[in-house]
Parts: sequence; structure tokens; C-alpha cells
Amino acid sequence: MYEKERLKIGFLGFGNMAQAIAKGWLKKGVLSGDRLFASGRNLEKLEKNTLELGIQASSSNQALIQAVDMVILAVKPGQIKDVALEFKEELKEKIVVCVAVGIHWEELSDSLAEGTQHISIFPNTPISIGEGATNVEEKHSLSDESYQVFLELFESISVVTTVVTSQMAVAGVINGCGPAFTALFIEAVADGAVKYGLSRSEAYQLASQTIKGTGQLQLETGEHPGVMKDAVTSPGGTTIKGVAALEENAFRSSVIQAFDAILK
Ligand SMILES: NC(=O)C1=CN([C@@H]2O[C@H](COP(=O)(O)OP(=O)(O)OC[C@H]3O[C@@H](n4cnc5c(N)ncnc54)[C@H](O)[C@@H]3O)[C@@H](O)[C@H]2O)C=CC1
Ligand SMILES: O=C(O)[C@@H]1CCC=N1
Repeated sequence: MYEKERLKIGFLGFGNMAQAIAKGWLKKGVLSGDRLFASGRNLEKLEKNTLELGIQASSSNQALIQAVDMVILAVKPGQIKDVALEFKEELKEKIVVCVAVGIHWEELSDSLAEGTQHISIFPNTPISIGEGATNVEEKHSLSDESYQVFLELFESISVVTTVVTSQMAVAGVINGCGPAFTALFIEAVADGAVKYGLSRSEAYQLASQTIKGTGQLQLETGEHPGVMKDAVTSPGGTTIKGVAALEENAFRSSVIQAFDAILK
């Protein structure tokens, strides 16, 4: 029986993504540092990241796995299978959560012992402030009880979307690559405003809050984005002139082509 209040979680690999998840839980007060553990190959480098968060560090992956109930595999995709194979026996009794891009349940199963409880997910960096979007592969081998614990933990720091295996890649472009696309847009908006005399800091604040607010409005109302656009574009008004200029430069098509570039 896993109790969320007592569950111990270990990050095998403590780079950008693992740190983002840990920070989210700590920031939201979901878990305290004494229940979070991390392992890495270079203890000195690892401790630089764990000490400030109050997380326990270990240079031994084996010791980490033995100390926890849930193991988050957060090494690079090319290293996941090797790590899973190496610790196949130790992972048998744990809840295994894989965050690696493109490593789906079936693939990871080949490297784990039969019957291992595991699930593949794809979080994104805003999870560090509890505002993540996490894609969860529909196919998994967690027991109902483990799945509930897993879900509660990730829903506390992100919106969880369940996705069939064949759609994990396209969904991952939205939430995984999306922060980069969105940051590019924020920067572009600020460039436009700075050109006309607004300070960078004012422009970034306005741009980021506008994106946040518009996204939140869409989530809360479920409104069609086209309707939201129409509500701002009065006939002969300023916004439609900007929309037309963006479309003239293939704004929509540019975004669609980014998907083509990634998924082809
Ligand atoms: N960065 C992102 O936005 C997202 C990343 N991911 C996935 O998260 C995983 C990690 O990505 P990042 O954190 O960005 O990479 P990263 O390079 O920052 O972190 C990987 C960490 O694993 C450590 N490591 C490597 N081999 C190890 C081993 N044998 N034992 C223990 N630690 C080891 C490295 O020292 C490094 O600290 C990847 O599989 C990636 O596909 C998933 C969603 C989004
Ligand atoms: O390096 C990348 O492109 C991955 C995919 C999404 C986030 N990081």
C-alpha cells in the first residue's frame, strides 16, 4: 500500500527535467525535501543542485532505487534502456516513471522485468512552478492504487493529459517544444514593442501576462480560439490590421510547418 504522505521518490538522473519536477513539488508543498532523492554520476555536480533544494544526493543509482518507492528515470533517451537493464532486478518492486522523449511503454518493457509497474510520461519545464502540462501514455502497467498516487502527484504540479501511444510524439511537440516556441513569441512581441520605444522589462511583463491570461481564459471558458480572436478584432480596428499582417507573413502556416519539421 503506497501512501502519498509517506512515499519516497528518487530521480535517476538529476538534470533539467528532474530538477523542474522536484522544484514543482517543493514549491507547491506537495512533498518535502527529505522524501526526495537524486542520483547522478558526478556527486559534486549533483550536490550543487540537490543541496539548495534540500534533496538527498547519491552517486549510486542502486542505492537510490533501494531507498525509494517511485523511481523517475530522467536520463537522456539514449541512456534509458541501458539504465533499465542494469537495474532490472531492483526496479521490479518499484513504481517506475520514465520521462524520456520517445521511450514508450512497450519499448521500456523490453528492458524491465516482466510485471514491473511502469509508465511513460512527457512533462514540460513550467512544471517547476506547478504550471506544467504532462502527457501520460495511456498504456501502462501501474496497479490502480499506484496509478492514483502517480496521478495525484503529477496533477498537483501540472495539467495531465492521457494520450494514446501513437499520439505521444505530436502531443509532445505542443507541451515539450511549446515553451521554446512561446518564449520565441514573447521575445518577438517585445522586439516589436521595443522598436516603438517600450522598455524590454515592460514589454516582457505585458507579453507574458497576456499569453498567460489568454491561455487561462481559454482553459476556463473552453471558448474556441477563433471566437476569442473575434472578440478583440473590431471591424476596421487596430487588431485586425495586425492579424492580417501576421497572416500575410504566414504566421499560422509557419507554426504548422514547425510540426512538419519535427514530426516528418
Ligand atoms: N528538458 C525538457 O524540456 C524535457 C526533457 N524530457 C526528457 O527528460 C530526460 C532528461 O532530459 P534533461 O533533463 O533535459 O537532460 P539533462 O542532460 O539536463 O539531464 C540528464 C541527467 O542525467 C545524468 N545522467 C546521465 N547518465 C546517468 C546515469 N547512468 N546515472 C545517473 N545519472 C545519469 C546526467 O549527468 C544529467 O544530469 C530526457 O530523457 C528528455 O527526453 C522530457 C520532457 C521535456
Ligand atoms: O531537446 C528537446 O528538443 C526535448 C524535446 C522537448 C524538450 N526537450
